[in-house]
Amino acid sequence: MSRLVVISNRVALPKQTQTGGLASAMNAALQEMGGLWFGWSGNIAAETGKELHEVEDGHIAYATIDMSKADHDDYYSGFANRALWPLFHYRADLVDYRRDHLEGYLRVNRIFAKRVAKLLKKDDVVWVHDYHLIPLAAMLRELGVENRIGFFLHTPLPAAGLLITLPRHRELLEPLASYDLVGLHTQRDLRALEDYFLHELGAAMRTGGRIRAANGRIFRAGVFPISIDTAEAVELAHRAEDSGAVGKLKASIDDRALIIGVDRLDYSKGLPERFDGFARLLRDHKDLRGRVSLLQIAPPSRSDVPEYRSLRRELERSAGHINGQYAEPDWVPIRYVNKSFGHKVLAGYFRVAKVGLVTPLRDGMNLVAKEYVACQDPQDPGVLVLSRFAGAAQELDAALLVNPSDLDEVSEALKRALEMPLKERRMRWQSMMDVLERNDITYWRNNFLHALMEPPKVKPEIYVQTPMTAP
Ligand SMILES: O=P(O)(O)OC[C@H]1O[C@H](O[C@H]2O[C@H](CO)[C@@H](O)[C@H](O)[C@H]2O)[C@H](O)[C@@H](O)[C@@H]1O
Ligand SMILES: O=c1ccn([C@@H]2O[C@H](COP(=O)(O)OP(=O)(O)O)[C@@H](O)[C@H]2O)c(=O)[nH]1
Repeated sequence: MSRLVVISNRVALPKQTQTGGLASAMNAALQEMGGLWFGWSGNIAAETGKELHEVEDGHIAYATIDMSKADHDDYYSGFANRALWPLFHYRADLVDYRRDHLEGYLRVNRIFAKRVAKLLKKDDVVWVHDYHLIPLAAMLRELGVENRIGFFLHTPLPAAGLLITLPRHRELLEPLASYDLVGLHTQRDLRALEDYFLHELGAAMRTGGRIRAANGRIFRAGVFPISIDTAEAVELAHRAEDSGAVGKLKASIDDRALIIGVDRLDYSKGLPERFDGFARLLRDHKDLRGRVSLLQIAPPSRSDVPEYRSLRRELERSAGHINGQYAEPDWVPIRYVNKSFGHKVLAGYFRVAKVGLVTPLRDGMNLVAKEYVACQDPQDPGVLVLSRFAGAAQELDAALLVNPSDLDEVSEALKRALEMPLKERRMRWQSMMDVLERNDITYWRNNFLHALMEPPKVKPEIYVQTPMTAP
């Protein structure tokens, strides 16, 4: 059997608490099957990629490299998180494109390629992840790597009209054709990719069979909605019922209802709007004051990027303002916590909460929405209030779907969730749980890898007609 080699910027090294969906998901995906996971160590050093840190844990081997401060600033905090991240989340207003950031991005990708190429064996199947590493396959091909290489984009992909606003977008996106398979979370993302390739890059699309382009570069793209280790989440939540952390939380909320939100502190997650939506609920329903609290867990993320720092200040102000307006000596409306928790504790918190409030303005998938559902007590499940603009809304359509910018809609959905009869809660929960039991992380991984290894004969293919520019 071939070895799986996963390459991503973020790696969930053993015994580290990770607060990101990619790390959670790939950790779960590799646990059962094993393989090699290559990426950034999370550490800054004098030079990027000088040393290879190798660790083994069970049947997963980890190989990571440190990054220099300058490379980290240009590649990660710069081009990846100040140009691509906002653009891919439809925030063209926040895009801060700089040529030196792009150069740094390409430089780090080249270092990744050189390091990985040396580790690869002939039959390895390579799976590259996310917007940090778009040009990696093209660079590996230049180094003579002929293995099957797949790519998965964990963020949304915006419409072509937005993609073309990025300077040198062709140079960045055309190399996607060097992958054998590109995976996206939703049909909307796939349509955006097809549209961009067909109308901006002059590619042509065919159905059925394998088609070779004149330049020999062919790739396929498909929808593979990522998921969670559903069975493990169920088990964790069940066991957490008697844990100390959950006991403390329960005692502190007494007989009040708890609404929970868990997100990295990121502007894509719609946190200011969420606080305002909750405040609208309190404004419009006096009877709920003192009877419901919002617990918002928001570990800081990407703090080197100015927008993330200003978001933090904004949320501190907003939580303070709302609490000042509505709090009583024995009740605080918003419990705002800026630290991260392990999956065990979160599973218990999700089970205690009557409502899961997941309202990103845009999100590739949002695993928290799926985790909240999986962690519910089947006899007395809570209700998920979910943004229409999270990839998860495509599958979890039995949630109460909202537009996160419509504060009245969010407030009404919260009221409805808090008052929902048991029968309706069970029906909605079961319908979502059926999805999560069918499409769990193992299904997602196998589905993608199967498609990567054995290209289906009847799926649409995109092939690029124009010659590619080397990045
Ligand atoms: O690595 P960081 O910069 O700390 O950020 C954490 C991760 O954030 C993003 O996660 C995405 O992947 C999830 C799983 O597919 C998905 O559910 C979510 O909607 C996305 O936002 C990012 O794409 C990852 O690369 C980061 O590691
Ligand atoms: O304190 C925290 C906050 C979040 N998470 C995990 O981080 C992931 C977040 O993934 P999601 O897809 O919701 O969003 P992302 O952060 O990747 O954009 C989920 O598995 C969460 O359980 C965690 O382990 N501890």
